[in-house]
Order: sequence, then C-alpha cells, then structure tokens
Amino acid sequence: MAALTNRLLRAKNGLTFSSLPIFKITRSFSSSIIHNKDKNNVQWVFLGCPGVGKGTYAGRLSSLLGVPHISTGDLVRHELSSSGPLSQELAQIVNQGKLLSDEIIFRLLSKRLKAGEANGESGFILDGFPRTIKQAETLEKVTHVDLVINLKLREDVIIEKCLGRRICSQCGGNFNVASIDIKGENGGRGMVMAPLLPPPNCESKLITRSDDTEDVVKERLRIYNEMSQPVEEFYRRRGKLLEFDLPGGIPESWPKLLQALGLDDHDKKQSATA
Ligand SMILES: Nc1ncnc2c1ncn2[C@@H]1O[C@H](COP(=O)(O)OP(=O)(O)O)[C@@H](O)[C@H]1O
Repeated sequence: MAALTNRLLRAKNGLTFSSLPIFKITRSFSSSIIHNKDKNNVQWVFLGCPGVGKGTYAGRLSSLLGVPHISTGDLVRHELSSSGPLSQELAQIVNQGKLLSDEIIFRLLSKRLKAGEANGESGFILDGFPRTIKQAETLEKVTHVDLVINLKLREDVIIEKCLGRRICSQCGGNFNVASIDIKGENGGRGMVMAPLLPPPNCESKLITRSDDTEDVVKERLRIYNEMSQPVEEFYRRRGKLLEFDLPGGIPESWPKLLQALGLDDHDKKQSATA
C-alpha cells in the first residue's frame, strides 16, 4: 500500500508512472468507446454538483456493467465513521462543506484501489473525483479516462434534494424524502421528482448527513462552482465530456441516460436474462 500511495502522490508532483491497479495507461481515447460495453473498457468519471445524483447513477451503471463504483465521498464517510486519529480533523473540514487536501484524498483512494486490486477488479466508475484541476491532472498522469459524464440539474432542485437526503443507519441505503414538483413557466419544461421512500424496516433508522444542512449545502455548491466547474472545461477541451441534463427523477432519467450512453440494449438484454 505504501508503494501505491507513493506512486499516486508522486504523480501529483509530476513524476512518471508505470502502472496503477485498475488504472491502466494502455488505450487512447476514441469516441466509439462509449459503445464498447466490455467492462474492462469502462474507465468513466461522473461530474456534477453535490446532490445531483452522481452516486445513484454511478451505482446503477456499476451494477449494470459489473465495474466498481468508487466514490471518494463514501471513502471519506467511512474514514469519518472510524475512530481513527484523522476522523475528527476530517469531520471539521467536511462539515464546513470544504474540500479535503489532495494528499488525504489520494491516500484514501490508493487504499481503496489496493483492496480492489486484491479482489481482481478492473475498470472503474469514479464519483466525486477528480474535483479540482490538480486532481484531474494527476489522474491523467496515472491512467486513461474514456468518458466523463456531467450530470446537470437546476440549483433550486439540487438544494431541495440535498435537504431531503436520508441514509438508513443500519443498511446504509440512500433515500430521499423531497417531493419536487416544479411547474414549467413560459412554455419551459416543469420537473417532477417523486420521493425515494425507505422500506418500512428502515423508516425508524433514517439519519441525515451532517453536511446536508442548508448553509453547508450552499457552501458546497459555491466550492463546486469555484473548484470543480473548471474540471468540466478540462475534459470538454479533451473531447471527453458528455453533458446530461437530468429530465426528472430516476424513472425518467435512467432510460434516457442509458440511451445517451448507447447502453439501452444492454439493459434490455440484462433484464431479459434476469
Ligand atoms: N475528490 C475530493 N477532493 C476533496 N474532498 C473530497 C473529495 N471527495 C470527497 N471529498 C470530501 O467529502 C465530502 C463529501 O463528498 P461527496 O459525498 O462526494 O459530496 P457531494 O454530495 O457534495 O458530492 C466533500 O464535501 C469533501 O469534503
């Protein structure tokens, strides 16, 4: 693990690499990669504001394609839930809506990659990383990214969704109690998002993330616009960015996302064999 961490940290400082587990510098980008459903060829990144649904859609694609969904936010929350020496220091930063240092994120990510390597994982769907230009440059040095999916949603809806987010403290399931029903104005489209309610046995165990308060959500959005939006431009310039405006909740958005990714047949085949 130490060697791996060092390689990731060295990459950040511009030194050379041979390989990293999961991350392979073997292929050049081709726009047709989007149509390649071989799981070994899925090296994707999800971008988008806090609460837009990166975790939901990355998780669904991960199950569909059989590639690991690696969320740095989940890695951070796992670290916070431990009683390790770092957890209090990290909690202070996360609960203010600020970003953690690259060093900490690289350390957590390296640890996760090492565990995945031991389990024979290949391919990846990254969620929550990269979040700064520096992180994107580092990732570019250590591996190839095929496709970057940028999820977009109106800011007022994002705030409501973040405030409605709930987690079951027992099973870890993610739910949302917000019910969004925005009427279209001046011929514009409205938006309906039904709540994603928990099953009865989770109902009494729901908790809210400590960084999902209104002030902290607004600060996270501010930081996203300042630090992470330039990452969109980084990938746009490389021709890798797929912009996806979410049309509504999961029932409307999931089929359209699959269509945009050329995966709608894949989903049908999988449902037929299930
Ligand atoms: N790549 C990263 N760089 C720095 N900090 C991160 C990164 N990923 C996660 N974090 C920290 O973990 C928190 C939660 O992450 P995440 O669940 O991805 O949040 P969000 O819902 O805002 O997208 C972030 O607000 C930040 O403090």
